Amino acid sequence: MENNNAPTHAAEPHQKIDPRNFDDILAVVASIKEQVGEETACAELGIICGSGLGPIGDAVEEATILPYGKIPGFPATHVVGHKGNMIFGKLGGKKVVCLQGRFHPYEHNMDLALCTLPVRVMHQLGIKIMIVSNAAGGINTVLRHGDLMLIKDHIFLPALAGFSPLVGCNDPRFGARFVSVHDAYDKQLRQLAIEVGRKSNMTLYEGVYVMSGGPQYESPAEVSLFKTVGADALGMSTCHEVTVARQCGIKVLGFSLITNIANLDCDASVEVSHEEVLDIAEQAGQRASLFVSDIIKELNI
Ligand SMILES: O=P(O)(O)O[C@@H]1C[C@H](O)[C@@H](CO)O1
Ligand code: HPA
Repeated sequence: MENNNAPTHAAEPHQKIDPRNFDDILAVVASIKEQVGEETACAELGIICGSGLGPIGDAVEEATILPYGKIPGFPATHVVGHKGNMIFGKLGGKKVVCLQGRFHPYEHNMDLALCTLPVRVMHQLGIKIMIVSNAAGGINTVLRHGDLMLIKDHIFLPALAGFSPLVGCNDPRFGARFVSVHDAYDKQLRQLAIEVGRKSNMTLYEGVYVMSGGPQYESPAEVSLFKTVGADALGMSTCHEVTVARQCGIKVLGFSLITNIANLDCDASVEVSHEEVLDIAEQAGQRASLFVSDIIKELNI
């Protein structure tokens, strides 16, 4: 999709931004360019680090860091493990913009347009490919703590109940009103990830990610429901970002880092906690981040 919308004015730091307003997005982009410089701000690859892939942000070379607090319209991130920085620089020879921290719908009253503002901003910064990651509970019994699952498709549960970032009037400059997500997770990018995984002895599962609204973890009966409908791992993010990326033509590669095993038995005393999620994410995140960096080196953008 062509991206030739030249921003006219920069938003003021505390200006109110409407994430559904295309001109407001351009004003946010102009503010970012004003702060870090036009050349630095332009990127070909966007990365959203979920819990676990934060080390990727730390590996960015020639990094320029812009805290979310300085970006008009960006709310604060409240979830531990999400630093709240937009990082510009180079990774694997590519110009990247990396989001160390995401906006979860449960933090922002299910305002999915607000939570996907960074994706629309990254699109205007020029990205063609987006890599997304999340921490997730494993449903498929082959999955173990610390495993990496390549996302091949998703079940965007909130959207099925009307909570989609695309709800509301649509400015055609964002993309089509009706968006096809049959190929949300790009097949060629998935094949590349599998090849790189083979070369680096990284066990990589391919599966379906289901997003629930959160922030409560799922009951055993809910896990059982998700298993029945074909989900392999479950979490509380990602699908809204991927949906908006597809609307504006960005190709997506997605990973779930399995931080816990979702419990199907209400008589078993298995308690999941965000501390456990962060603990496993920290243990496995470094290796997962190195693997994703290896994929980036091989990307043809
Ligand atoms: O941003 P992600 O999806 O990695 O964060 C996961 C989902 C919840 O926000 C939280 C639960 O522990 O971690
Ligand atoms: N459920 C929802 N979100 C999660 C989980 C989970 O089991 N693990 C990490 N994020």
